Amino acid sequence: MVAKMNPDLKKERENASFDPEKITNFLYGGQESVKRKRELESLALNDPDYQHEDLNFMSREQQYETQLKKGILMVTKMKELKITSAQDQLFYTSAVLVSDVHPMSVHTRMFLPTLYGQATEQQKDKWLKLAENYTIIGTYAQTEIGHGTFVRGLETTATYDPKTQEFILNTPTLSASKWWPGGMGKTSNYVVLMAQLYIYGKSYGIHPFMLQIRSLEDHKPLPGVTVGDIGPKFGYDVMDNGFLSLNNVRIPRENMLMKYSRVEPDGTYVRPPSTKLAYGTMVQVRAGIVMFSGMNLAKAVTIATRYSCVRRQSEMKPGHPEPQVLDYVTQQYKLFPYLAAAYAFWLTGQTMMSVYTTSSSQISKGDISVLPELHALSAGLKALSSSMANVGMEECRLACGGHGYSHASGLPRLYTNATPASTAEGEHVVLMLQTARYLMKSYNQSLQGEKLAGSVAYLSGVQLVPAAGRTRNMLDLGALCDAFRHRAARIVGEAAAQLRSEMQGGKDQADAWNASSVDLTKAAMAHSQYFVVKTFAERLTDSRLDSSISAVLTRLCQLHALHGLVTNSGDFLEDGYLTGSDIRQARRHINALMAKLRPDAVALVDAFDFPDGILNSILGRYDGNVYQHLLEWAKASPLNKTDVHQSYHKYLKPFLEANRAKL
Ligand SMILES: CCCCCCCCCCCCCC(=O)SCCNC(=O)CCNC(=O)[C@H](O)C(C)(C)COP(=O)(O)OP(=O)(O)OC[C@H]1O[C@@H](n2cnc3c(N)ncnc32)[C@H](O)[C@@H]1OP(=O)(O)O
Ligand SMILES: Cc1cc2nc3c(=O)[nH]c(=O)nc-3n(C[C@H](O)[C@H](O)[C@H](O)COP(=O)(O)OP(=O)(O)OC[C@H]3O[C@@H](n4cnc5c(N)ncnc54)[C@H](O)[C@@H]3O)c2cc1C
Repeated sequence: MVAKMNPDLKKERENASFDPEKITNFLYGGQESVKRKRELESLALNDPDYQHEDLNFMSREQQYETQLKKGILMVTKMKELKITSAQDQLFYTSAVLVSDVHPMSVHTRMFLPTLYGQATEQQKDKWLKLAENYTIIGTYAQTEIGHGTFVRGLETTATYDPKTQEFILNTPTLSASKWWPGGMGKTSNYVVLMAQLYIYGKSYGIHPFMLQIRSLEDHKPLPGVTVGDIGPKFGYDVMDNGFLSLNNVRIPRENMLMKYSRVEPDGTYVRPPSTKLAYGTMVQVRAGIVMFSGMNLAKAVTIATRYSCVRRQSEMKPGHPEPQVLDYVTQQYKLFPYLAAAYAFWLTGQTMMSVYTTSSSQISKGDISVLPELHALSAGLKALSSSMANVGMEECRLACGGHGYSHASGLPRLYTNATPASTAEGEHVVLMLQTARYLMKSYNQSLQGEKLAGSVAYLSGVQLVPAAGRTRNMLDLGALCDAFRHRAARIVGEAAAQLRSEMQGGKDQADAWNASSVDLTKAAMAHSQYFVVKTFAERLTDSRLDSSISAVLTRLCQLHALHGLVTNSGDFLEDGYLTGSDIRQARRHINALMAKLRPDAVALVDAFDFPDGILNSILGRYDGNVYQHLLEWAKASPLNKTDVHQSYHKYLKPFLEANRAKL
C-alpha cells in the first residue's frame, strides 16, 4: 500500500515556483547523470543483502561487524556489477552506507590514493592490483598519540640499513605510537606508514613506507607489531580507529614509496622536487571534504525543512489553527541561510574538485608550480566548509525541537559522523593558518609589483578605496562580490601590516606570526568566504540555466552573501566600505528573500534528491508521515522487546519491595 503524503508537504510541493528536477539536473551535472544516480541508488537501497537492524540499536562491536560485512558485500557487488567510475561508485556507496562509513573506507579514500600518487610504476605493479582487489587492506598511518598536526615532528623512525638494504621501523617513545588511523584497529593488514627517514644517522624528514602489520594467513599482528582499537569516540562507531607501535620491524628498501624521493641501495638519498609532495593524499581528501560538507549540510537542511512543514506548533494568531513551524520567520532564519550555504558548498565543492583534477595532472607531469595555490585553496575551503556544516547541522537539529535529539531524526548520527571533517585531515585553525601563510606571501609579492594569478589574483594592485557615499543595490551579485573582495583584501592587508609591526617591534618571525595569528585566521576566512560567494555567483552565469531556476538560485546566492555580510558586518563597516544604512538594507533584503524563498523551500530541498533510504530520517521522510513512523521506530527499540525488562527482576523489584517493607 502506498502511504498518503502528508497534506502540508503535498501543498508545499504543489505551490513551488519551479520544477525541482531542473535543479537536480544542474546539481548532478545533467539528466543522464541523475538517471544513473537513481539507478545505482535504487539498486543499493532495494538490495535485501544490505538490510539490517538500525545501527542505533546496536553495541559498537555489533556496529563494526555489521558495517564490515556490508563494506565487503559492497566492494564485491561493485566489482560484479562493474561499477567502476568514481562518480558511479560515489552514488552507489552513498546509498549503501547512508551517513556512515565502513571499516575499509580509509583503504579506498587514502591507502589506494597514496599508492596511485606516491608509488613508482614498479611499486604499483607489485601492490596496486593486490590493493585494488582487496587482497591486502590498508590504511594511512600518520598521526601519533603525541602529534597529529605537526607532521614534521612525527617520531616514528625508518632507519636505513645498507648492509641488508632494509629499513628498520621503530616507535621510539610512547608519544610516537600511531593513533587514529581508520581501520587499523582490527581490519587492515597493511598500512602506509609515515615515518622519519634516517640514513647514516642523518634525518631526511617524513616519508611513506608500505608496511604489513598483520599476517595474511591468520590476521595476527606480525612480530614487532602491537596494534589495536583506540576505543569509543564521539561518533564514527563503526570505524576501528587504531593504535600501533613498532619494535625493530624490518622492511625491504623497495617498501619506501619512491615516486618523488629515493634511497639508493648504498644509502644515497635522492631529493624530491618538493618535500610537500609527500602530503599529496591529504590535499586530495581536503579537496573532497568541501563537497562532502556541502552534501551533509544539504541532508540536514532537507530533514529540518520538511519536518518544519509537517510540524505545527503554538498559535501565531489567537484562535487560529497552529501554523507550520516554518511559517515562523525565526525558523526561516535558522534554516534558510544553511539551505543557501549547502548550495554554496555543493557548487564550490565541484569547483574545488575540478581545480584539484587539473592541478594534480599538472603535478604528475612534473609542474609543481601549482602546488602552493592548490594547498592554500583546499586547506581554507576545507576548514570553512566543514566548520560551517558543523554549525549548520547543529542548528538544523535544534530547529527540530525535541525530536531532533532522537536518533530517529537521523541528525545526531549525521552530525557525529561528519564533524570529524573539522579536525581530521588538518585541524580547522591549523589549515586556516596555512592559507594565511600563502596569502601573506602573495600579498607581499603583489606589493613588489608581481601580478598574481588564481584565487589570490584580486590581491594584485589592490586599491582599498572606501566607498562611503555611494549608493548600492545590496541585492546585486556583482556588488556583493565586490564587497567580499574588498573585505578580504583589506583584512589580508591588515594582517600583513600587523605581522610587520610585530616584527618591527622586535619580535622574530615566529613570535610575530603567533601574535598576529587571530588576524591571520580571519584573513584566511575572509579570503575563503570571498571565493565561495564568487564561485556561487559565477555558476549562475551558466547560459544553460532555465530562467525559473535561475531566479530561485539567485535568491539563494543573494541570501548566502547577505547573511555572511550581516553576520560579519563589522568587517565591512570598519573602514567605511559599507555604511550602517547598507547593513540595514541588507537585513531588510534578507527578510524579503526569506519570504520569497518560503514557498520554494521544500522544492529546494527535494532538488538535492536524497531518497529516504539515504536520508535515514523519520523527520525528513519524503511523505512527511512522521508521527506514525516515530512510534513504530520506538517500538523496535531493544528495550521494548519485552513489556517487563529483566532489570526489573534484578534491581527494581527488590528495591521497590525493600522500600515497601520500610513503610
Ligand atoms: C572525500 C570525502 C572525505 C570524507 C572525509 C570525512 C572525514 C573523516 C576523516 C577520515 C580520514 C581522516 C584521515 C586523516 O586525518 S590523515 C592525517 C591528516 N593529518 C593532517 O592533516 C595533519 C595536518 N598537518 C599538516 O598538514 C602539516 O603538518 C602542516 C601543513 C600543518 C604544516 O606542515 P609543515 O610543518 O611541513 O610545513 P610548514 O608550516 O613549515 O610550511 C612549509 C611549507 O610547506 C607548505 N605546505 C604545507 N603543507 C603542504 C601541502 N600539503 N602541500 C603543499 N605545500 C604544503 C607550506 O605552505 C609552506 O610553504 P612556504 O610558505 O614555505 O612556501
Ligand atoms: C575521526 C578521526 C579520524 C582520523 N583518521 C585518521 C587516519 O586515518 N589517519 C591518521 O593518520 N590520522 C587520522 N586522524 C587524526 C587527525 O588527522 C588529527 O587528529 C588531526 O590532524 C588533528 O591533529 P591533533 O589531533 O594533533 O590536534 P592538535 O594539533 O593537538 O590540536 C589541538 C589544538 O591545538 C591547536 N594547534 C595545534 N597546532 C597549532 C598551530 N600550529 N597553531 C595554532 N594552533 C595549533 C589546534 O588548533 C587545536 O585547537 C583522525 C582523527 C579523527 C578525529
